[in-house]
Amino acid sequence: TRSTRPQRMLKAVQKNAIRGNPESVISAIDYFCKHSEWAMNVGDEKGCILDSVVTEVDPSTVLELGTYCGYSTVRIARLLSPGTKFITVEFNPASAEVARKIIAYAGLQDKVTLVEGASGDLIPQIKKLYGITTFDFIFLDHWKDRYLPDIKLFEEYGLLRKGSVLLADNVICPGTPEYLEYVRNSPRYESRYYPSHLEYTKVEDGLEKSLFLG
Ligand SMILES: O=C(NCCCCc1cc2cnccc2s1)c1cc(-c2ccc(F)cc2)cc(O)c1O
Ligand SMILES: [Mg+2]
Repeated sequence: TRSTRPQRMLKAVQKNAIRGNPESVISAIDYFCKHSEWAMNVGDEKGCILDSVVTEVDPSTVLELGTYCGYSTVRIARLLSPGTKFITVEFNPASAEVARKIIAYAGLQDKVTLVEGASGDLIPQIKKLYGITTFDFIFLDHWKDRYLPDIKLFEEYGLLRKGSVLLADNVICPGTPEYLEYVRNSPRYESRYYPSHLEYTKVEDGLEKSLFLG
């Protein structure tokens, strides 16, 4: 049967990247998406903003919702200090399978715990399952209508601490209006918008960074 886009992306990584070299894996995926097939990775432009926020926070605990093929997972994991706990969650088993291979090709498999499941089911169990108390950094890149209910779950289950940073992809395209309204109007968050573009296009998009104030 016909291969899937994630499988073709994996082939491009295996063909064009150097095993154990995260930068070459990132470049190979960006090249594939610019010259062969668009795919919903955070991309190079928003990826640089992601890099700068991760570097600034230098987190000890990280959660990513929306692994997809592992592009942002590799971008984040390559910047983390040794001993950082990094959990990434993917709903689609086929995507998760490709992501495991791309993360391993980059040599970062020991830095990442990839979990398959839906955020709403997983968030209430994270403390028990993974021995996490709070997350220093959370990257939201999953179902856009889950950003708001899930940030409320983070609050409800005590997964945020004073100073936790949440970074949300796609707040313009496809858009997360209810989430934006919440973090921009809640006295418990300090939010800032980073204008950019939808990955590999000229369409307006951006990232919203929100600092939890406790
Ligand atoms: O849907 C997007 N990402 C989410 C995939 C949902 C899978 C998961 C659900 C789930 C639930 N719980 C835990 C983990 C997970 S992973 C997405 C879409 C576009 C896009 C697509 C077409 C278009 F014309 C313009 C933009 C761009 C993006 O950057 C995206 O991120
Ligand atoms: Mg996205």
